Amino acid sequence: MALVAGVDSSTQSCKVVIRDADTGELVRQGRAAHPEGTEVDPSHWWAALLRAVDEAGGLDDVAAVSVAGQQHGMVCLDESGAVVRDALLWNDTRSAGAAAELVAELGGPRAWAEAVGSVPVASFTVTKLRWLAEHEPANAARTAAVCLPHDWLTWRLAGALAAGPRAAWDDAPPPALDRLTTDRGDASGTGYWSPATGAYRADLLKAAFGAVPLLPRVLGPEEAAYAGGPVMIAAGTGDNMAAALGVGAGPGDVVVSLGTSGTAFAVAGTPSADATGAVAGFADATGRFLPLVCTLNAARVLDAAARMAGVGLDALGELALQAPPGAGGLTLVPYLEGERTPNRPTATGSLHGLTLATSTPAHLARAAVEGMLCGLADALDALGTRPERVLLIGGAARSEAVRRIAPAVFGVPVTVPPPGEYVADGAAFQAASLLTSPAWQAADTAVYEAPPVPEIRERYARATAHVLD
Ligand SMILES: Nc1ncnc2c1ncn2[C@@H]1O[C@H](COP(=O)(O)OP(=O)(O)O)[C@@H](O)[C@H]1O
Ligand SMILES: O=C(CO)[C@@H](O)[C@H](O)COP(=O)(O)O
Repeated sequence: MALVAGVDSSTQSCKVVIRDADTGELVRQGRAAHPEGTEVDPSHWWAALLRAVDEAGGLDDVAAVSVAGQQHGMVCLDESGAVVRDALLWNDTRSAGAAAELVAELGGPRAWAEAVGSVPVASFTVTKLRWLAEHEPANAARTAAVCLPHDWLTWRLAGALAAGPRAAWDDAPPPALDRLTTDRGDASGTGYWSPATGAYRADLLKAAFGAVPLLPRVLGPEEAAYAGGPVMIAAGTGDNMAAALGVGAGPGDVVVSLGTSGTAFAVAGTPSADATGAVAGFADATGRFLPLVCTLNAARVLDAAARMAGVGLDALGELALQAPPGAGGLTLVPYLEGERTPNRPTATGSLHGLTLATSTPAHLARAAVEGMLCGLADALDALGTRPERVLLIGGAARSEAVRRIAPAVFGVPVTVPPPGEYVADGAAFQAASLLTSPAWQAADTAVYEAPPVPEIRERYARATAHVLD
């Protein structure tokens, strides 16, 4: 029995699953937390990956591994391979002004959508590089290579595996800079790689950053990043692309993921170019495309509401189900970290419709769940497809209240696979594909239905016009 490992290095934590390459059976798993914040020293990701791998029983008996990671994060390396500054993450909005500058300089949103499939907002790596050039010129000048979180971890892992046993991994030197690799999926979130042509747009990077640092080689879906040792390393990919693999998303499916970010995405056969900027025209991890809408505010909205109500997440869910659909008119606009879709980087959250009757923990809990889901309902609309199935995954999909309220807000039934680590599973599937033609059985799903309550979204749409920046 060959084993494979999948890693999900996402915003809040690192998760590792070890599965049977042929059957997909889960054999072992581990996880470790990441630090808070929107800028993070990548060494914390490496330390968390090692802790999660150790908790999962190590990689000694594993034949292939793949790393999926949070998209877009800017990891700058100097000539020696050292990290130049803390990585700026996808949810760091300081480059919103740089994004607006870049859009104007190229001639508007349509020019960007046509060039790279997406209109850059603060999340995109290219805007972070412009911010660096403007605000930290010494760090920009030291930057010899730029890569993404999954690229950096893949490269560190290659160095560790080359160093030998686990005891030698912690500080194992990484390979040379020119051994950095990425994949189509993650490259498509940089803003300087085109999913339509499959090539870097060095001209756009030069215009944004003033120079063209070394960029990772973009691997094809079934290419290995590192082979030759006892453990092969697959290309890896962005976390949403891995989730699509992990749930076995196919044509007709839309996946809604409720992690730190809220995302809605579909597998497509052709590249997309949405000049409104709502839909990012990403590539996927299979050679196809992954149009995706992303909000900055999902699972953490529930964390915040639980804090405000002074209860845990389970109790928050129970409270939410005690209040009536629509929360008696109480409406939460959950722009707690600013917002990306719509592009409101400096917005804050707001609570509307308070009355004596709705001033209860139960109404607050319901309004938090409904507000989070309204952002995703807008995302589903923006995708513009009529899905045959809406699959609900991510940390907040563990909440029974979320699963039961989602169909009322979305206006369609929602299909929920069992709670699991679908990003790590997708990475493990990619690793297995280096060894065999895996045909893992899809997990059993539960379908949640509820009568649509259109007033929830109508009130939410009115409320979003009245938030403070
Ligand atoms: N039972 C639950 N109810 C609601 N939210 C939950 C539950 N379990 C986990 N979460 C939330 O899920 C989030 C983490 O989800 P995850 O998909 O792992 O995030 P990420 O991939 O962005 O790191 C946390 O904010 C956590 O509070
Ligand atoms: O920026 C995006 C997608 O464009 C985010 O979806 C990140 O990829 C982070 O994902 P999570 O940590 O929320 O899974």
